[in-house]
Amino acid sequence: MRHQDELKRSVGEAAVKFIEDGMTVGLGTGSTVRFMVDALGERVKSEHLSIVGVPTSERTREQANGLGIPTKGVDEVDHIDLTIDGADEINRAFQGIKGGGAAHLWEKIVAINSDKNMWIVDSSKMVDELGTFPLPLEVIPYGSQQLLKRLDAKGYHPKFRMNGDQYVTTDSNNYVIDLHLGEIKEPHALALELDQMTGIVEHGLFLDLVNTVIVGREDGPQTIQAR
Ligand SMILES: O=C(CO)[C@H](O)[C@H](O)COP(=O)(O)O
Repeated sequence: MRHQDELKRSVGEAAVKFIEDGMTVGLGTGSTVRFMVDALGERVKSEHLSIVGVPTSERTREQANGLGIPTKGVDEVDHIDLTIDGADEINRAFQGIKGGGAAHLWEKIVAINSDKNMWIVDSSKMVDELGTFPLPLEVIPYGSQQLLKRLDAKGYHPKFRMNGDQYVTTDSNNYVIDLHLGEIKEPHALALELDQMTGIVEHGLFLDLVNTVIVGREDGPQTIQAR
């Protein structure tokens, strides 16, 4: 296993220790979360844990169900105790960029409906300033070429996310535009601006949402209380 994958596995295994019998747990998306869901599947099997998972993507739902973890949609539960998700970048104020896996719309819906949010990352995701990682936008296909032009005019260096010559589509059948910003000096101001642009369903800035971050480091997982 690659070294970075070892770190991802270590934080995935550390995170499932926070899950208690009877909980409703939001299950994020991505390669780090994959390790967490594997470890959760082990616990469900060996400890007969009674939990319900709320997946943030079809990929995660399929993995969880394959491991015997029961799942429900976000509208089928009355609350979510804890959501465990990955992130693409986290700055010193614990603001994050998500959406590298094109799942940030469902991830944000699950996150804002959760009592607590935990992010699990390898140490490469911890940054001084957000923006080196391209900022994902989930956009409605109708009018998206015009939206791209408007974003370009603002100097945001937008690019459709492609898979060969096909547009990448989300679980809600939308497109993804990535903004190549280089740096994001004022995340809240940018979030507000993007929230107000017609055609953008959701952006990947996750601000003031996370409570706990587990960082995979050489000497073991480090758990940080963000707020
Ligand atoms: O936001 C996400 C998916 O939309 C992921 O959580 C994020 O991209 C991190 O993924 P990985 O653990 O594979 O690095």
